[in-house]
Amino acid sequence: MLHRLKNDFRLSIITLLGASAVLGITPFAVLRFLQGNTMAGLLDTVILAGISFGVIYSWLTGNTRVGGMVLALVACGGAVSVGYVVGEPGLFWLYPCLVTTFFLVAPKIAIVLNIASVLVLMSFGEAFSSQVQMWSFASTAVVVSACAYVFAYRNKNQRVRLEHLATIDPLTGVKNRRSMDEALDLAAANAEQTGQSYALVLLDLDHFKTINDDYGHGVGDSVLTELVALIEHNTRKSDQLFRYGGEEFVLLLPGVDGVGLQSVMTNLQQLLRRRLKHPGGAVTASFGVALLGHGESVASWLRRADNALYEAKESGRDRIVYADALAQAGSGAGRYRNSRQPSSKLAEVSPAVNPTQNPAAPSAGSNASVKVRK
Ligand SMILES: Nc1nc2c(ncn2[C@@H]2O[C@H](COP(=O)(O)OP(=O)(O)OP(=O)(O)O)[C@@H](O)[C@H]2O)c(=O)[nH]1
Repeated sequence: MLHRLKNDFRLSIITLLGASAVLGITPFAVLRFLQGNTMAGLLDTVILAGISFGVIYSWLTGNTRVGGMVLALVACGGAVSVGYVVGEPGLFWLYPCLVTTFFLVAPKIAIVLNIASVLVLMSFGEAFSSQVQMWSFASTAVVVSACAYVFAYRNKNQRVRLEHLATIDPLTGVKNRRSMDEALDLAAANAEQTGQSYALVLLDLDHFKTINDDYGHGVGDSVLTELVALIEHNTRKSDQLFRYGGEEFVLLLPGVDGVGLQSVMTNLQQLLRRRLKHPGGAVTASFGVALLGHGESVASWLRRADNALYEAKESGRDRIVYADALAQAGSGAGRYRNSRQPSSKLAEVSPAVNPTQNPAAPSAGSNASVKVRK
C-alpha cells in the first residue's frame, strides 16, 4: 500500500484529498442534520459518498484518471450545490475545489470545470448578497485558479524531469537498472497471474575495455549508443531494453517460446556481428538467456541468466548460452514445467565460427546445437 502511494503521484493526491474531504465534510454533514437542515445534510452525504467512491475505485482498479475525474466532478458539483443550498457560507468550499482540480485532472479539463463551476454559481445569483460580492468572488476565483494552474504545471514538469533522470540512462537513452528492477517485478507478477512467458537476455559486449583503451572513451560511447539503436530498431515494441551497467544490457522479451527464443537470439547475434563496428572491425557480444520459471523469483531468474552469461564468456565469448533446455521444452506449453534448471546445468547453443572472422563458416543459427553443461 505504501509502495503504491510512493510510486503513484495521482493516487497519493486522490487519497490525500479524499481523506481530507471526508474529515472536513463529515462534521458539517452531522451538524446540518442536527440543525434540521436535512437538504444540506443529504447533500453533504452524497458528496462524501461520491468522493469515497472515487478513492476506492482508484485503489481497486488503478485507473486514477477516471478516479480523479470522479473526485473533481463530485467536488466542484458538490461545492456549487452547497453554495446554492446554504448560501454565502457555502461559497468558501469552492476555493479548495478550484485548486485541487488541477491535481486531479488534466489542466484543460480543470480550467473548464473551474469556469463552469463559477459561472453556474453566478447564474444562481441568490448565493450572493450583492453584485459587488459576486464579482469579487469571480475575480478571486480566477486568481486562485491561475495560481493553482501555474503551481500544478511546474510541479508536473519537475516530476516528469525527475522521473526521467531517475529512470533513464543518460548516454544511451534506454531505461536504467532501477527501471529494470520494476519491470522484472511486474513481469514476474504478470506471469503468475496470466501465464505469460518471459525471457530475460543478459548481453555483454566482448573486450569492450580494449575498444576504450585503443580508440578512446568517445568511440566506446558511440559503440554503446549504436548497440542500443540496433537492438531497438530490430526488436518488437513490447520488448524492453535496459542498461544493466557499463557495457552490459538486459533485454526483456515477453511472449516467446523456446523455438521463437532461439530464432530471436540467433538473429540478434548475427545482426550485431554484421552491423556493430568500431574503427578496428566488428564488435561481438556474449549472451546469457533464461526463461522465467513457474513461481520463480526475479533474483533467481537474473542469477540464472547471469550464470549463463558467465558461461558464454568463459567458453570463448561471442556466443549464446541458455539457462533452460529449450530443445527439450520445445514449445511454450511445457516450458514452465520443464524448463527450470538448476543454475549449474546450462544448455548452451554453441556459436559457429564468427562469420566476420571466417565468412565461409556456417551461421550460428543454422548450426545451433544444444548441449548441457554439468
Ligand atoms: N566508453 C565507455 N566505457 C564504459 C562505460 N561504462 C563502462 N565502460 C568501460 O567498459 C569496460 C568494461 O571492461 P570489462 O568489464 O573488463 O569487460 P570487457 O573488456 O568487455 O571484457 P569481457 O566482458 O570479459 O569481454 C571498462 O573499461 C569500463 O571503463 C561507458 O559508459 N562508456
